[in-house]
Order: sequence, then C-alpha cells, then structure tokens
Amino acid sequence: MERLQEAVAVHLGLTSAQAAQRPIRIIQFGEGNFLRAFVDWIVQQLNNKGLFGGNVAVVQPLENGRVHVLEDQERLYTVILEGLKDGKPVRSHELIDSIGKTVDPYKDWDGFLALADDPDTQIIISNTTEAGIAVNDGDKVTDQPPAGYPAKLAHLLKRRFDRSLPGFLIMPCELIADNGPTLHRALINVAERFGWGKDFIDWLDRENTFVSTLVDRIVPGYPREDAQELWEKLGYEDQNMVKAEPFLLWVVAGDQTAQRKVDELLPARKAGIDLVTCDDVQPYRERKVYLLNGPHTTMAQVARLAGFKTVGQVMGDKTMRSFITCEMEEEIIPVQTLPKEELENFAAAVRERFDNPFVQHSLDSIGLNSVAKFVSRLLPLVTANVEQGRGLPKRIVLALSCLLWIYGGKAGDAVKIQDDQKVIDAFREAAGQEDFVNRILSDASIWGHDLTRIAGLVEAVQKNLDDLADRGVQPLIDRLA
Ligand SMILES: NC(=O)c1ccc[n+]([C@@H]2O[C@H](COP(=O)([O-])OP(=O)(O)OC[C@H]3O[C@@H](n4cnc5c(N)ncnc54)[C@H](O)[C@@H]3O)[C@@H](O)[C@H]2O)c1
Ligand SMILES: O=P(O)(O)OC[C@@H](O)[C@@H](O)[C@H](O)[C@H](O)CO
Repeated sequence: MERLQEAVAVHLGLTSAQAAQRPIRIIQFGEGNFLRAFVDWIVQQLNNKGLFGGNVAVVQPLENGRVHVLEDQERLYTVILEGLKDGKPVRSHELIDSIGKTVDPYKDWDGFLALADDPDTQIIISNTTEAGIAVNDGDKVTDQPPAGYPAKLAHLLKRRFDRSLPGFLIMPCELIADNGPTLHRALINVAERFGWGKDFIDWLDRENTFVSTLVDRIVPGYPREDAQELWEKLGYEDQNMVKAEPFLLWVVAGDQTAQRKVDELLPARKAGIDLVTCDDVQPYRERKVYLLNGPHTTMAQVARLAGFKTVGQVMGDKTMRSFITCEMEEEIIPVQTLPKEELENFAAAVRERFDNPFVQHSLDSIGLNSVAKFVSRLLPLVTANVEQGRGLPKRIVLALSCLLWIYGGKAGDAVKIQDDQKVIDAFREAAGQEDFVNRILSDASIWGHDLTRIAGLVEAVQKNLDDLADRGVQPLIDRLA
C-alpha cells in the first residue's frame, strides 16, 4: 500500500495541487494530535466551504518533535471522527490539506523568523501543553532558538514590529486559566529581559489582540489498534492519522472588538463550527476542566489501580460508572457557579462522550503528568468542598490516595508512571518513610500548597493507604459507588 503523499491524494481525488498554494494565514505553535484534530480540522472545514482560503504554518516548539514526520507525508494526514451523537453512531474521515508549511526553528531559525514577514498571516495559535506558557530563566536574546515558547514567539513578534507590520490575533489553546493574559504577560517579561524597550512593548499591547480560549474535543490520537484496517479503508498508508470524537467546542473570550476580530478573521461559525465568543471564559473552563478532565484524572488513578485500561472500559463497568457519576454529582457540581441544571446536562453529555464505543482512550495517556493534572483539575475541588462546609470529597480523596500509592511505588509495574523527573524524585525520596503521607502532602513544590493544612486530609489519605494495603482498591470503590 502506498504511503500518503500529495500525488496519491490527488490521484484519489482527495486534494488538488492548489491546496498547498493557499496563503499562510495562521502560525501554529505545536504539531501535536490535538491541534491537528481541532484547529487544523476547523481550518479545513472553512477552506472546504470557501470561507478562509488560507493555510497554517506549523512550528515545532521543542527540539525533539514531529514536524519531520508530517513532512514525510507532504503535510497531509487524515482525521477520523467517531462517536455517538444523540445515541447514534457518527463515523467519518477526512483528508486535511490545510497545513501549508512546517518549520523546525532548531534547524531553520531564519525560516522561522521569516514567518513574521508575510502580511497575509494574521493569527497565532498555540497548544504547548499546560507547561508551555512559562518564561524560561535560561533563555538569552542571542539563543537561536531560545528553549521556551514565549521567547520564541517574542522573537517572531519583534521581527514583525521591526518590519512595521500590523500585529496578530493571538489565540492560545493551552488548558490553563486566563491563557491570553498569561501569554501576554510572559511576552512582556521576555521583552524586558531581552532589553527590547518600551516602543516594542507598546506595539505588543496596542497592535496585537490577545484572547483567552477554552478548547474541548477528546482526541485520543493515532489509532494504533485499528491502523491497518483504517488504511485498507482509506486506500493509503497514513502514519499521521488522528482519531477524535465528533464533539467540538471552542470558547473564545475577549472584549467586543476582540470578538468581532475573531469572527472576521476566523469565520468558524459561518461554517457551522461550535465556536462561542464571550467576555469571560472562566465558567466554561471550570465546567469543562472539573467535569471532564477531573473525572479523567480520577480514572487514571483509581481505575488504573483496579486494572482498567481505557475510559470506555470504566464506563462499561456498572460500579466504576456509578463511582464516576457520584463524583460528578456529589463532589463537583455542588461547588460550581453555573446553574445546577446546566451542569447536570453537561455532565450527562460528558458521560455519553466517555461512552464512545469507537475510541479507545487510554488511561495511561490520560495518566501522563498525573500530579500536575491533579493540582489543576481536582485539588481546587477539594478546597472548594472544604471551604463550602461540605467536608472532604471522598472520591477525589481516594484518587489522591491512589496517586500516592502509585507514585510511592506500591503498584509496581502494573501502572505506568510518566511525570516530571523532579516529581518522581520527590516521591522516591519520601517513599518508605514512616511519615510518607505527611512528607509528601506537605511538599508545596509539588502541590503549590502545603496540603497537610487541609483539615483531616492526612488522616483520610493514610486510612485509604492502609485499606489499600489490606484489601486492595475494589472494596474502596464499591463503598463509594
Ligand atoms: N488530546 C486531547 O484530547 C486534548 C483535548 C483538549 C486539550 N488537549 C490539550 O492539548 C495539549 C496537547 O495534547 P496533544 O494530544 O496534542 O499531545 P501531543 O503529545 O500530541 O502534543 C504535544 C505538543 O505540545 C508541545 N509541547 C509539549 N511540552 C511543551 C513545552 N514544555 N513547551 C512547548 N511545547 C511543548 C509538543 O511539542 C507538541 O507539539 C495537552 O496539554 C492537552 O491538555 C488535549
Ligand atoms: O490531554 P491531557 O493529557 O492534558 O488530558 C487528558 C484528557 O483529560 C484530555 O485530553 C481531554 O480528553 C480533553 O481535554 C477533552 O477536551
């Protein structure tokens, strides 16, 4: 079977040689699965409907990246959408031909900077994970490239400023609170460190529009299990295909001028895409991060310990399903600000998305960087429950206990640990000590706070760890389901 290339796709009538010639309208930092199944898929819908007439230049943010793999297929790949909509199966696949350029700044710094010179390019999008929008202390103005994403972007913007060109609409998609203002501040910080002066910072503030965004689409990535079968169906070998659910939501927040700019430059709504503009992304963010990512993070601890491998398996098990439903209803919804009914409808829709029978969403992949995910997706719920007088949320506390059990080395090879080396080392040092729970929970470098200050938490976690040692996780799940 032939590997996907432009000639193969043209022969199959899936693209035309002109597609690669569209002007570059977007610079995208990140070549990962999510952006390719979300932003690039959206751009494809706009191009298909004649609403955009532009392509994306994908920049690789890290030295070890995958743009060369995209180049091996002349930037073409397939997005496979599979899931349930109103209980009915929806399955489709589509060739994406809207990535017009790929740039690895570690190999082609000048090519990277030159992206700033094209006046047709008006939008910057990024998803560099929750770790990416951080100023790297070691970055120097002479580094080509500097390691951090904000410093790379700052260089690109400086070049734009030096060319006296208009600024960009800047749409970060990282799953952190206030991603727009956070990126804006990081850029100012870099500009000050690099000694670029007031004129540049004034231009940055005046000529560029920063919006905060919240993205939602479950993208498990490359469908390893059924790749061969899919290639047979597609008629070509595609090493870069991405599987995702059909559901998609993009919430974009800014003032009225920013909202108008989004509609003008990226007319996604006209293409029937669920893009919502508003002045505050926070309620949407909380709803999604706590009711979708939160239970995912719980599953990655509790259900992995019970032997489950995928989200679908968890939802197919009566007890685990009930455990997750109770977590949503009793420990997450009551401490949210949006109306209860809206939250309940959202939670029910999330459960239907988790039920997706066509997508094997691996708990190991969700378990990547579990500690940081616990801090951003579940810890605020522990605090909110306690502060609102509801007591410790037992299921979330069990997730924390299972995390300590796994990271403390008690699950052995049965559960994969993939995390920041500093986090792994901190757990390794504390493991085996008599006061393990106290030591680890008091480490503010891990959790951002000293968790031993949360009344009753050390005792509750210790009790769970004792029960895990005595009887395993299942009786604990049964009790809370
Ligand atoms: N996969 C999903 O279902 C999904 C859905 C919504 C949001 N997200 C978010 O998108 C992000 C990426 O997910 P993915 O599935 O594309 O993963 P991926 O592993 O396919 O891609 C990760 C991307 O992030 C970049 N990156 C990683 N660490 C970085 C750092 N420190 N600085 C700069 N760039 C860095 C990589 O270069 C790569 O481009 C995750 O943080 C995730 O929370 C994922
Ligand atoms: O992508 P991660 O690894 O940050 O988190 C795992 C999942 O919770 C996440 O990918 C969700 O599927 C996604 O956020 C849905 O929009």
